[in-house]
Amino acid sequence: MAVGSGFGAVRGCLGVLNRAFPLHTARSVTDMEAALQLVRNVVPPLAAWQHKGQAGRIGVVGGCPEYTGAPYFAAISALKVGADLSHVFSTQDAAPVIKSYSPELIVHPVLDSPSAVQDVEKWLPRLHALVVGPGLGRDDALLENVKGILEASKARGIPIVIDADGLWLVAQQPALIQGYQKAVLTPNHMEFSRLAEAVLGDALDGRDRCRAVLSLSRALGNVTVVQKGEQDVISDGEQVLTCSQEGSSRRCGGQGDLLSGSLGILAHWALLAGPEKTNGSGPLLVAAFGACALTRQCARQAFQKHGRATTTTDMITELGPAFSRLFETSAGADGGAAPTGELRL
Ligand SMILES: NC(=O)C1=CN([C@@H]2O[C@H](COP(=O)(O)OP(=O)(O)OC[C@H]3O[C@@H](n4cnc5c(N)ncnc54)[C@H](O)[C@@H]3O)[C@@H](O)[C@H]2O)[C@@H](O)CC1
Ligand SMILES: Nc1ncnc2c1ncn2[C@@H]1O[C@H](COP(=O)(O)OP(=O)(O)OP(=O)(O)O)[C@@H](O)[C@H]1O
Ligand SMILES: [Mg+2]
Repeated sequence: MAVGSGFGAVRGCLGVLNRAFPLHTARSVTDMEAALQLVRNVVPPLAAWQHKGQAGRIGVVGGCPEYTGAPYFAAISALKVGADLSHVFSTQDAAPVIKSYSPELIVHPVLDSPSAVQDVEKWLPRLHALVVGPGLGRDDALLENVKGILEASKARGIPIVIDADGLWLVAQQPALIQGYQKAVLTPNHMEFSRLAEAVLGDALDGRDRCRAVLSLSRALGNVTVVQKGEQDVISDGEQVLTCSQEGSSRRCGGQGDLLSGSLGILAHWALLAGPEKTNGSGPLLVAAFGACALTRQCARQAFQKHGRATTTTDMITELGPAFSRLFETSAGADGGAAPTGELRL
């Protein structure tokens, strides 16, 4: 089936799987249920043989005096999706504030220290994925430290989700993640324009979003890009997915942080599961689709209860029920399911 009208025809993730992309070699995966099933395939079972940490240890790099909510939202979301441990690396001032929101987070007050890179680096062997940027701010000294953390994480092959002010840094220096295929960028409208301007010399405003996201991903050397919006558009430079799971019309701050934290743990699970579980689609593409669908489902459920008063905290309360609804089929919810070898350390 030709997509003569471009991806304008791709609505609601409903439709035909793997349609040929006419101008590029990319394919469009648009079947919602099929995409959700790929996510289910990578979710590890809950089983008695697992030890603490095995389901995932995530680090969030962010949190400064202005923004303490964003790193909290990201880190608690990773935990509530199923990570066992969630760390936050923030500035010294922000750390006690973030700790006060939750006893479940491990908060390191290191980001503005002269030894920030070494302080974070020593934790990297114990982390399965990093989420860089929520509530980071744009202070030059902090960003310089984050540059070093990114380099150290890349050298270890750690999956990195880059969001918010992490994307500000990448827009200044795209070479930081150029060609690093374990990176996922999660720009909102504004962040996408800045990145496209920096990388392609054109903000691509008003262009076909699927083509724009595909172009940015390719220009960055197949880094996965998630452009959030009325529909979320996701590409790894090979395929394009759109996610229009029903969400809500509330646009309160923090929803993107919920998405990036959820994506941190899903990215780890998807890479661990490998491409055989994702039917040939890129594991990070599938993880990103999962995080988008989950965020939107949380928004929908929270809005049904709270309407106009909905805030991100209400969405976080919905993470468990929304996850079950989308991803835990009767087979997946079976705690006694046989362990898969890949999940053992
Ligand atoms: N409670 C908190 O601590 C929160 C902190 N946040 C942090 O705040 C910092 C700045 O993040 P911003 O997202 O404001 O980034 P920017 O400073 O790049 O601002 C983005 C701007 O784009 C606008 N925008 C968004 N979608 C748009 C669209 N479709 N069309 C036109 N304009 C659009 C927004 O209103 C915002 O003013 C980051 O560190 C971020 O993580 C946010 O995550 C929100 C919650
Ligand atoms: N117009 C919209 N309709 C429905 N859902 C939307 C819309 N815009 C964004 N979303 C959803 O909201 C979530 C967050 O996207 P948003 O663009 O608000 O991120 P953000 O600006 O980075 O948020 P944050 O305030 O956390 O920084 C995503 O899951 C996205 O799908
Ligand atoms: Mg954001």
